[in-house]
Amino acid sequence: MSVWLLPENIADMLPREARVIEAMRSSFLSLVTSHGFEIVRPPLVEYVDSLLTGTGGDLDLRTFKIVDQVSGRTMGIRADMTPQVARIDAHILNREGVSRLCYVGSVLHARPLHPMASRQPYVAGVELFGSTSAYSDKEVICLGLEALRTFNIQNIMLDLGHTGVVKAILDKDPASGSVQDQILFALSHKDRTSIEEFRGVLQDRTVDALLKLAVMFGDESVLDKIAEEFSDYPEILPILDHVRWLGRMSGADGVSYDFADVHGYQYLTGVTYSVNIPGRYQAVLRGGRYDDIGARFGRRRPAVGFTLYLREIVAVMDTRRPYAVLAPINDEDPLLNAKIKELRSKGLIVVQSLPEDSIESLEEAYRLDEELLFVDGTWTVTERSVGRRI
Ligand SMILES: N[C@@H](Cc1c[nH]c[nH+]1)C(=O)O
Repeated sequence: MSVWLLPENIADMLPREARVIEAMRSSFLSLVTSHGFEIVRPPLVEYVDSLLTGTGGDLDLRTFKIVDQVSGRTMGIRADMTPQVARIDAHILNREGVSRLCYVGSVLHARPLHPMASRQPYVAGVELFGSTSAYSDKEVICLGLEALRTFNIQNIMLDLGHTGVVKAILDKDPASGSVQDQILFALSHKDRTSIEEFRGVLQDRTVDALLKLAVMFGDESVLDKIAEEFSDYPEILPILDHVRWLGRMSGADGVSYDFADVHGYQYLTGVTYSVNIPGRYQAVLRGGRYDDIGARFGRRRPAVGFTLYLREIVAVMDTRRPYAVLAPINDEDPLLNAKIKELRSKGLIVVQSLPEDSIESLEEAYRLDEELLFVDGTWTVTERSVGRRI
């Protein structure tokens, strides 16, 4: 095996991807900081005790574990930044009231989210702590969609759900506690056969409700059908009203509701949402409300946030080579150097060609349609005659 081969689902970020990711990182940060979100940079590794406390078994399985040679304790490489940011809010900043935090960085997955997905996603997200208001859900969802629009993603279809619907059904059945994870798994895969197998363990009414819920998804009209079909679970009604309102306020081009598939990690406790785009297997945006994550640390803070998977988004973006102007090198020519400086300050890429440069290699990186020529006593950007030697 070649020594330079990389592990499965791990890949270099080559110039085109890295360039676009960097542009996305900075436009994301300028958008969310303009909404009052402060940047934090949690560490790559932490003791698993703090990294995974309050999260579900799914995140545990996805986390790479290593032994810390200094303390002998087990550390985890972050698979998700949300719990880290929640730790910062609850125990480091320790603020009263609302705090708005944002982040960008790499996470590492022991198992990919999808067979085709990278095991080193590059993520960007926001987390809003300290508010249970419906407006905080709305603020975060709208901001997530606005971020996608700044990346030129058109026709955004939002998937909305809420963990409270399944919870209302399961809470009424004392036997559900021990099989909850299996039920959630079967539900999210719309696996009616596996749900049916719980008959006998769970009450018939619970199994019937779950079977019904598994096939009830779609546009806003499904909310009325659920309200009708689940009339013996009245606690569902305010949840349906809340997600209906969120769907309408979100500004998405289309909204689909599904309460069987909670779109994200198991720590979510309220509204859940995700955005998928055609041609990608994994959601490009995932998020929701997770009010309980800090409870086991002794500080429960209401929380809501979203995470964008930037490498998934780059895959559908226009990554064409940028324009660049070709220029000669001449240290003795102040006019030339002043002109180059001026062009660069306007945001243009100016490449000064070295003797070893080859036009073919340069053109792999840039669209070199123009060059800087000395015409009538001034350095002028001129159309480059194709094939001209440097
Ligand atoms: N970090 C979660 C999404 C999320 C952010 N905040 C709440 N949930 C994920 O990657 O799926």
